Amino acid sequence: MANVDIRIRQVEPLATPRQVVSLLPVDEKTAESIRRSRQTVNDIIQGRDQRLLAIIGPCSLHDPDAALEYAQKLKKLASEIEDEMFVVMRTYFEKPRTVGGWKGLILDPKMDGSYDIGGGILAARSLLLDIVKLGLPVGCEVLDPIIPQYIDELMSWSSIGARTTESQIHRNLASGLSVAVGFKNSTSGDLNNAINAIKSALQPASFIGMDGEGASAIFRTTGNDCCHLILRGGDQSPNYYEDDVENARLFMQKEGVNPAIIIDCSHANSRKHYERQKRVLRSLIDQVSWGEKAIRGFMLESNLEQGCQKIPEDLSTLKYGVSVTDACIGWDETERIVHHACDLLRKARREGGVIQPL
Ligand SMILES: O=C[C@H](O)[C@H](O)COP(=O)(O)O
Ligand SMILES: C=C(OP(=O)(O)O)C(=O)O
Repeated sequence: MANVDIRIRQVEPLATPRQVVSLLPVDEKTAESIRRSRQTVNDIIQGRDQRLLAIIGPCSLHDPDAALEYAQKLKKLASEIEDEMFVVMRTYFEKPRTVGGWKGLILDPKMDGSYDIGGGILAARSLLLDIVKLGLPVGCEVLDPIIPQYIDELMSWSSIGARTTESQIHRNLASGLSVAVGFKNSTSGDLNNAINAIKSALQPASFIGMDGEGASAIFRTTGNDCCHLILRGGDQSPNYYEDDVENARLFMQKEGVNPAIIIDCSHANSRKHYERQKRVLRSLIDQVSWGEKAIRGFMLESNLEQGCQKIPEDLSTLKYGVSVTDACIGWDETERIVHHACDLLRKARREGGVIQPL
C-alpha cells in the first residue's frame, strides 16, 4: 500500500473552468458593461470618481430565486442613487467560518453536507450571469484560490476576508485578480496585516495554480494597484469612528499606500447586531460630508427580509429571503437608509462641496 493520500477518502473529477465557461458564457454586451463597472470601481478606489462605492447584499446567497429578486430591487435602487453612489451587489458564495458551519453555495449548494461542488460552481456562475445581465455589477469574497477561474470574468470587485488577509496565497491571488480587491483588517482589529497585504499585492507575484483547462500552471502576475483597506471592526471594538478612520488613513499614507478605505457596516462594526448597521452608515456619511476623502465606500449586509435563520433539517421549512449566515437588515430598511444617506450627501454638496467640521 502506498504511503500517500492516507487521509483522502475520495477524489472525484470536476469540470474544468473552460467547460463551465462554455456551458455558461457571457455575451459581449454584458462583458462590456462589466468592463465599464470595473473601471468605475477602480476610479472610485483611486480617487478619480468622488461617488461612494456601495457594496450591498446578503451575507451569503443560498437561494438563487431570492437572490435574483433581491438583485432586481437593488438594480432599481442603484439607478435612483447613481449621482452619489455606485452600487455593487454583494454576491458571496464562499464563507470562511470561525470554526465550522455551512461554507456557502459553491461548496455545499444543497446545504446538506453533501458538498456537490460541481453543482455549486454551476449554480453560482449561472446566478452571477443572471444578475450581471440586469446591468448590476457583482462582488465576491475570494477564498479558494482556484474558484476565480470559474467566475472572475463576471466580477467587478472582490474582497479578501479578515481570516485570510495575512495569507500569502491570497495576497498573490489579489496581485493577479482583474478587479479591485479590498483587504479586511484582521478579526483582532489589527490593521498591519491588511496594510502589508495591500503592499504585497501591489507587487508582481508568481504562484502555482490551475489554468482554464484544469492543468497545473505557473501564474505570473502584474501586481494590483486597486487594493484597498476594509475596516470591519475587531474583537475589542468597532473601527469606523472618526479617529479610527483618521488613524488608518495616516498609517496608509505613512506606508506609502493609496489611502482608500471601505467601511463594513456589519461584522464587528455592528457588533453583529444587524440593526446597528445604520449607525455605522450614518457615521461614515457624516465623515464624508465633513471632508474625509479616504472613505471610498461602505458595505451593508442586507436581504429581502431582516434577521437570520438556522439551516433546518427539513429544507422545505427555510424562510424565503432570510440569511442563513450573518443577520441582515431587510429590504425596506435598506432602501430607507441608503436613500437617507444619499439625501445627506446631496445636501452636503449643495452646501458647498462638503460641510466643514466645527
Ligand atoms: O460573514 C460571515 C461570518 O461572519 C463569517 O463567515 C464567520 O462566521 P462564523 O463566525 O459564524 O463562522
Ligand atoms: C466573512 C466576512 O467578513 P469578515 O472576513 O470581515 O469576517 C464577510 O464579509 O462575509
